[in-house]
Amino acid sequence: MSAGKKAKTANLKSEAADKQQVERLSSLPAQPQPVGQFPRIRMRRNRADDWSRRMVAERRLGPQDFILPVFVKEGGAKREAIDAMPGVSRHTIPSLIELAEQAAELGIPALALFPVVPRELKSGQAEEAYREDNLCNRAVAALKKAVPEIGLICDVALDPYTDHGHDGVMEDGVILNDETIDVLIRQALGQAAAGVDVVAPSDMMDGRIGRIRDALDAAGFQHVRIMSYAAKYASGFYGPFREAVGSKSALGRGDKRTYQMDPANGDEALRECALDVAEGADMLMVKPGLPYLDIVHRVKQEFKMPVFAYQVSGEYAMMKAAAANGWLDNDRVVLESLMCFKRAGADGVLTYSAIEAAQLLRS
Ligand SMILES: NCc1[nH]cc(CCC(=O)O)c1CC(=O)O
Ligand SMILES: [Mg+2]
Repeated sequence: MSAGKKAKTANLKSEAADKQQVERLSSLPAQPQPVGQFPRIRMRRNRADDWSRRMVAERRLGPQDFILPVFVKEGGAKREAIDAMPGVSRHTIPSLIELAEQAAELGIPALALFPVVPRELKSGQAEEAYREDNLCNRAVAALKKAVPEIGLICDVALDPYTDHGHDGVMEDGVILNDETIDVLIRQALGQAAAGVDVVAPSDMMDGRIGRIRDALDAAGFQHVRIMSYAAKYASGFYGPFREAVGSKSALGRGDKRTYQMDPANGDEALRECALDVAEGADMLMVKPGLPYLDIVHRVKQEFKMPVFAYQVSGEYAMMKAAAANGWLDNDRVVLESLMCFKRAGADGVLTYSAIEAAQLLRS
């Protein structure tokens, strides 16, 4: 027998032996499985060690997931604390630049800017919203110059500028839709001229995305992106923000339920988003955040485009108040809540915890 033939025979023999062994094993009676005990599949195996938890984690949180909302005021005292938002301040432009440098250094991609407008500049028609040299536009220009590597997002809405605190112009108690959009366009053009990267209409007027897009394009601002507050709910969770920008006392009677959404509605959020997508929004936002994660999830599933969520002032205040009482572990709930946004499908979160979260993730 040649060497080649021998080897072939040996192979055949061992294959037969393997087959026999398999048959023997599979004819053994199945091991008795005590019902409800000693499960063969143990989900805890993958959780047993830090390395293996990291290995199977479905997502990772990083500073690139955060957008930091900031408040800017006129000069005077360097910065002012906000009672209901411990750790958050109203900044002057110079102190805001320091904060922007810190955020950029931590890897946070963008700031969302909110001006605190002096009462005497507020009016029925919100003219201050589009004054070329207003606080918001000056802050944008200064930030762009000092920290060009961080993205800047500006709210487009009239509430900081109206004497009644509503997001639009009002007549006989009614917020006028189309007349408001005329003012929003001028506001957005002013922000674009100052150098803003993203305009974020947060007013909830119908049709404003398309009209703002057209106006930006006609004026040569094709590169300015639109992040639409597409599904924005009439929420009690905005309370501390209204204190921070001083639109709360101005709002006095009335609420925003004739333009912001009813918390009972989910399907309606998809219609709102579909309209804004059709009108040219580059990014969508859902607001508030944690109580509306179902909406975040549905919007991401439906539109497959960048979706952001806003963990609003009241959500921040709840966590900080409980932590201050020793009832919650601040660092854990901050990171856990932000991870939950990602799990729901958000591409990023506007959060007042952006700096602390980025620092926690670094350490
Ligand atoms: N259009 C204004 C605006 N833009 C962002 C917030 C709230 C943000 C927060 O609560 O953190 C609000 C308040 C409101 O609609 O009354
Ligand atoms: Mg809409």
